[in-house]
Amino acid sequence: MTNGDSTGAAATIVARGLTKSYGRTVAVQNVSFTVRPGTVTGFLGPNGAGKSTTMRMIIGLDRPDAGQATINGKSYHELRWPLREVGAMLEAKAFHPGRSARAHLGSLAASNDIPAQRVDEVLAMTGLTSVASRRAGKFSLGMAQRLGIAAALLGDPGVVILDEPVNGLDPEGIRWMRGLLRSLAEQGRAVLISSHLISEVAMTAEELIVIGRGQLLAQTTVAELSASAGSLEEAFFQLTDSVSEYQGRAA
Ligand SMILES: Nc1ncnc2c1ncn2[C@@H]1O[C@H](COP(=O)(O)OP(=O)(O)OP(=O)(O)O)[C@@H](O)[C@H]1O
Repeated sequence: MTNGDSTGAAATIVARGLTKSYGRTVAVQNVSFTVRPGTVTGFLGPNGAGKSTTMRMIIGLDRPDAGQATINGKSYHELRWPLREVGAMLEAKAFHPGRSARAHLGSLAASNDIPAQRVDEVLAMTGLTSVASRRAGKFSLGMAQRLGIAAALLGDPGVVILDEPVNGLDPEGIRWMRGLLRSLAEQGRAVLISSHLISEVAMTAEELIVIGRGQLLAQTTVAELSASAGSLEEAFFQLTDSVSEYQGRAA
């Protein structure tokens, strides 16, 4: 990390009592956790557990009904240059389809006072240099995913939040993503990645936050969780069994 605001204080995400309902659906209920710098933290839960809603509240896309989320001690809306403190990818295809990858990143850089040369750096980091002039709307899901990551890293942020980052990637892409996540943490960043697959998260994360039906079930480590049952998968199922949205019925 080279720039400004996040280098002095350790970059962290802190959620305190986050709560959000949509109509009668309680999506997130009184969820508190901390994501520390220098770690990859896996945010795990079955479908519909509230992972995306929590992430949206952290980056100011949804307003909590109660509670608060802060990034480096401030709410998202208080950050002077948000992209330079927190990079997020919540939806892979969050760009104008008619624009090239370079133009998309260039306009994000310009509006966040980020030097234009950083665009080429993130294009190279994400392996998109050779397709940078192509219209992003023609990108495959894997390429769109890489463009989303490039945008998230544009401001060299101390905090990185990625919703289902390996979704849609081929095996080579998955391996690349694992390496990238590890190197981001090694550089001292706080990295939060969501998934509903414990096996995937265990490949990169050491810390785990587990939620189900909107409630925090555990903040633990991969090592602790796997020690609590015969296998990591078994431990995860035991934690989430009572809160899975779709439970198979025994015949
Ligand atoms: N905009 C919305 N309007 C109404 N209900 C919503 C909205 N967003 C989420 N929900 C509901 O809130 C609950 C939590 O959804 P959320 O998308 O946060 O879960 P998730 O853990 O990210 O799930 P998945 O792994 O399936 O993406 C679900 O019951 C969902 O249907």
